[in-house]
Amino acid sequence: MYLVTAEEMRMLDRYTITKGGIPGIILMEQAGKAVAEEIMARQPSPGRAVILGGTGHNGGDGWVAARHLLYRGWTVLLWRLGKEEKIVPDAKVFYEACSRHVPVRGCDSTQLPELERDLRSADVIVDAMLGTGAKGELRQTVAEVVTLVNAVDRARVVAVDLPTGVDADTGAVSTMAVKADVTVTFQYPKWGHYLRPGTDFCGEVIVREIGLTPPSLGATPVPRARLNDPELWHEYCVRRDPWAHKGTYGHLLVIGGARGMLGAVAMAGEAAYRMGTGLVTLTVPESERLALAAKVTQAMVWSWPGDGVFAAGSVAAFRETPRRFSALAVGPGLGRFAGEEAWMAQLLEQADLPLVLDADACNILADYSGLLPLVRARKQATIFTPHPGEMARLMRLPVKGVEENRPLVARKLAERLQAIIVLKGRYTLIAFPDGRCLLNPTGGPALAKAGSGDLLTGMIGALLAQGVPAEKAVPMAVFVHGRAGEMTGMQEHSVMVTDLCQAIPVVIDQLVD
Ligand SMILES: NC(=O)C1=CN([C@@H]2O[C@H](COP(=O)(O)OP(=O)(O)OC[C@H]3O[C@@H](n4cnc5c(N)ncnc54)[C@H](OP(=O)(O)O)[C@@H]3O)[C@@H](O)[C@H]2O)[C@H](O)CC1
Ligand SMILES: [K+]
Repeated sequence: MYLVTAEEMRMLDRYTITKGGIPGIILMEQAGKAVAEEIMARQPSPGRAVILGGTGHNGGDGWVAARHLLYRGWTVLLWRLGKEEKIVPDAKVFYEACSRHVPVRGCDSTQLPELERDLRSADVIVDAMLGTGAKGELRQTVAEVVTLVNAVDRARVVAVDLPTGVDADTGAVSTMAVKADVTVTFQYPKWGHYLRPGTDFCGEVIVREIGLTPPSLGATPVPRARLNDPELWHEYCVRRDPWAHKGTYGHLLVIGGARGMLGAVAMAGEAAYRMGTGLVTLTVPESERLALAAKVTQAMVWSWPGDGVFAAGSVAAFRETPRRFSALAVGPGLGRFAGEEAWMAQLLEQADLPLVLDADACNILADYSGLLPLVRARKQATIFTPHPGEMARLMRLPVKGVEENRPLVARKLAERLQAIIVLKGRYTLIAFPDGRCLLNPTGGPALAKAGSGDLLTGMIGALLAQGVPAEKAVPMAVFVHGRAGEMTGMQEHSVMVTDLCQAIPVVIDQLVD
């Protein structure tokens, strides 16, 4: 499913009307009817609904919803924000249809006490004040009405398309926003439904089709972003070949594990096996070899010179003792060490394999800009998996600057490095060098624990090692990782990363045909 900006939505709407031959009023009817249906699905017996309608098309959807509720026996109390003469033509049709049965009151500051009484008596409040056409800070009356709506406890608040006050593209809330229980949006979700703080105001987001011409039938623009959906990579969720042997499913090399951080490589290795890799080798500094060998059972251990951390030049082992790997993951518990710049440069030049860079591998690249051309020059896929702090270092921005502009910064870095960027977070973003972007809907608070990133690194590496192309491997691993987090359900407080690892097979089993 596409994820769109307000402008993309407007253009697809335009395309449907002008080239697809569907009058806008039909789209509005579908949108408003969907809102009414969602309300009635949650409250089947007729109740009392307050409809707050603006003068734009969002308001139009609200008047349509009001009409359908009215026909089904609901008591509807209609309030208009803005002057009647400003109502847009399509919305005017439904506004007038409603006014034939029920009076519509115009809301100005003098009427707020009366509106407040209506709101307090309502079962449902429909916020159809502003949608994708909102610009800048809320004007005073709208802001006052938002405050009143948010003070009501009893009613279910249903936002039409977006809660008033939430920016469709950035999720920004400039002054305040309606706190909705449900948001019914149309055709495609908007970025603002998934970006903070807007996402916290949406409640449950329901996406309803309204009959826009799809890009597959020529509608333009083709949105650049999508939700990460299994249909994008499902062809790689297949049963294993009965004649397979351990060499059939690739060999992943994981490099990391400085003293005190062996758990990170061990977890990445375990996750890689859980994701189906045939062989996993873990490489740690020589001083840590025995400790790691005692800790892991399945993975092979290979050590490079180093006491506590890798020694400068230790990466030479990679060329001097060639082994056949099919993918490389660098970073889990890697730490920082003397000679790291040259070490990383050598690795980037020599590792002609799909490569995942996580944790301190990202930090090393952030600190030595001279390494970046080596990343760009790579022939095989490069994947960075930064959390917002690592992303901030890579982009030389404060963390706030990253978090407030997640899609923008992820895309910029992907383009700059010609790499796939996995910007971790509640909704992890995957940005590709060509500007495409995926937002991952799975996940949850269980993943907010040390080790969860190591798991993801191992999972991505695992699929790369099996020969899954990077543009499929990354979204598949991110999705499965998130779903594994969801599967721990009510144990989100106490879940251990090993539990997440154990949930991987269950998730895979559900995905495999
Ligand atoms: N496929 C579609 O896109 C469909 C969308 N529908 C619905 O339409 C809205 C978008 O409608 P639009 O008319 O473009 O915009 P809005 O209704 O969201 O907002 C415009 C009105 O809001 C006023 N406004 C703007 N900014 C503010 C503000 N900061 N404070 C107060 N008021 C504001 C603006 O006033 P002006 O004086 O500037 O004109 C307008 O009155 C979309 O979200 C969907 O719900 C269709 O119905 C179905 C197809
Ligand atoms: K709205």
